[in-house]
Amino acid sequence: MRIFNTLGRSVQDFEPSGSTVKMYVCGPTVYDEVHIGHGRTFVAYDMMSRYFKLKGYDVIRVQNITDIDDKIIKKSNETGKGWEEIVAMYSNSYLESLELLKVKIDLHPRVSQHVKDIIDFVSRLIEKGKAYVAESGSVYFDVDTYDKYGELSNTMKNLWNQGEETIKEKRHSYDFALWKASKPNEPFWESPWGRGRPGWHIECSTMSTRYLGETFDIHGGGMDLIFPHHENERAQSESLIGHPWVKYWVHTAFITIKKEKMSKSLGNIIPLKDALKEWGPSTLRLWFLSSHYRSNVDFSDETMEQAKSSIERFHNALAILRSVLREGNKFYSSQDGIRTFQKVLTMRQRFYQALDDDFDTPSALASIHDLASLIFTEIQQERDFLSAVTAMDLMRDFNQVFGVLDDELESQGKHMNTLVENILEVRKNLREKKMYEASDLIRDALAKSGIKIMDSKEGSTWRLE
Ligand SMILES: Nc1ncnc2c1ncn2[C@@H]1O[C@H](COP(=O)(O)OP(=O)(O)OP(=O)(O)O)[C@@H](O)[C@H]1O
Ligand SMILES: [Zn+2]
Repeated sequence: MRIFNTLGRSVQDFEPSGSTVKMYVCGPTVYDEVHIGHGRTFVAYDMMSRYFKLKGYDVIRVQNITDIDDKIIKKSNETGKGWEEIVAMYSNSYLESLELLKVKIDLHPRVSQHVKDIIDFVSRLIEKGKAYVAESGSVYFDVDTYDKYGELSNTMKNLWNQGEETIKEKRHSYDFALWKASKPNEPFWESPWGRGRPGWHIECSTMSTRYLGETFDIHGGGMDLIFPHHENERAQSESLIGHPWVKYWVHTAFITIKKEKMSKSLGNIIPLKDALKEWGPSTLRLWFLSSHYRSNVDFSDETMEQAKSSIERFHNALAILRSVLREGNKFYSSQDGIRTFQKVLTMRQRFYQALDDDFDTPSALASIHDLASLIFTEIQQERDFLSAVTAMDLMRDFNQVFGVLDDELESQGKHMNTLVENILEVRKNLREKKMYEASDLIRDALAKSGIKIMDSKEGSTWRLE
C-alpha cells in the first residue's frame, strides 16, 4: 500500500508501526453547524480506516472536538448564550450527523476535558526551555528552538505574521501561543501562569499523544490545517518527546462552492444535516468518494444526481446477483461462467490496486461500475454460481470501504475465506466430473489474483501469495 505523505510531498509505502493503525484527525470547532465540507473530510478518513480494516489491520481512530476557542467565545458574546450551551448544541448536531453518515470514530476527546493534560504538556515544554511565560501570563512556544520548523508545510517562519496584538511580548513574531491569558468575560481555567485557556494547536498534540502514544501512524485534517496548525503541533510535540512523532501526514482537499472553499466563516455552507435529509447518507458518501481525497470538488446538484443513480444501479446489480445465487446451480461452473469469473477477478484486482495506490477511490469505483455492467450482461444471462459468488464478494468489499449499500452487505474483513472455500467447492465438483481443463482455468485465474491453490489426494488447500 502506498499513501501520500505531506511530509516529503511524495507517495510512500505505508508501513504502520504495528498491527493497529493509529489515526488522529482534527475535528470541528463547534460554534456552528458542520457542513458538507467537513463531511467530506470525515468520510475520507472513514474510507481509509475501513480499507485498513479490510486489509486485516485493527484501527483506532481519534477525532477531537474543539470546544474552547475564540470563535466560540465570539458566538457566545453575539448571541448572549453561554459557551457551554453553544458547544452542547453544535457538538450534538455534529455527532448525530456522523452517526447518520456511518462514520465510525472510536474517541471524541474534548479540549475542555483535557485542560490538566494540556497544562502538564506546556509545563514540560517550559522546563525543557522550549517555551516561555510572557508578562501577560500567556505562554509561547519558542520556534527558534525547533530546527525542523517549516519542514512540513514548506513555510518560512519569518514570513508568518500573526497580527500586531501579541507581538510586543513575544521573543519572535512567529512564536505561537500554547496558553492564552484570559481577558475579562472570557471562560478561564486556573494554571501555574494565572487564569487562561489553551491555545489551539496544543490541544491536538496533547490529546493525540494521550490516546495514541508518543508516535502514531496517521495525522489528518483538511489542507488548510497544514500551516500553521500542523506545523505547530509537530514542533511542540517533537520538542517534548525528542523523536519523530507522526509517520504519515495526510491532508484532504476541499468541497468548494463556485470554486470557493465552503466555510463557516465565509457563510457559503450547506449544513451536513440538511444534505443528509435531502440526499441521504449513501448518495452523499458516494458523492464524496467519487473524487480523490486530494482533489477539490465543486458542489453541484447534477453530480449529486449522478451519485444517486449509481447507488440505484448497484442495488439493481445486487438484486440480480442475489437471484442467481438463490436459484443458480450451486458449486458448478460452465466454460462461459469461468470466463466471466476471470473478468470478475480482474476487476477485483483493479479495485484493490486502486485503493492501494493512495486510496484512488474514483478508479476503484470505476471497476465497480464495470462489475455492474458485467452483472447486467454476462452474469444475468449465464446465471453461473462461480462468477456470481465472486462478484458478490467484490460488492461486499466495495461496500465495506465505501459504506453505500445495505448494512447487511457489510463484510467483516475475514470473509475472503468463505469466497475461496466456495470456489474450491466448485473446482472439486468439476474435478469429480473429470472437467480438469475447467478446474485448471480456475486455479490459474486465482493464481493471477495472488491466491495459490495446492491440490493433493486429501483435497485442495490455498494460501495468499
Ligand atoms: N470546505 C471544506 N472541505 C473539506 N474539509 C474541510 C472544509 N472546511 C473545513 N474542513 C476540514 O474539517 C475539519 C474541521 O474543521 P474546522 O471546524 O476547524 O473548520 P474550519 O476550517 O474552522 O471551518 P470553516 O472554514 O468552515 O470555518 C478540518 O480538518 C478542516 O480542514
Ligand atoms: Zn488539530
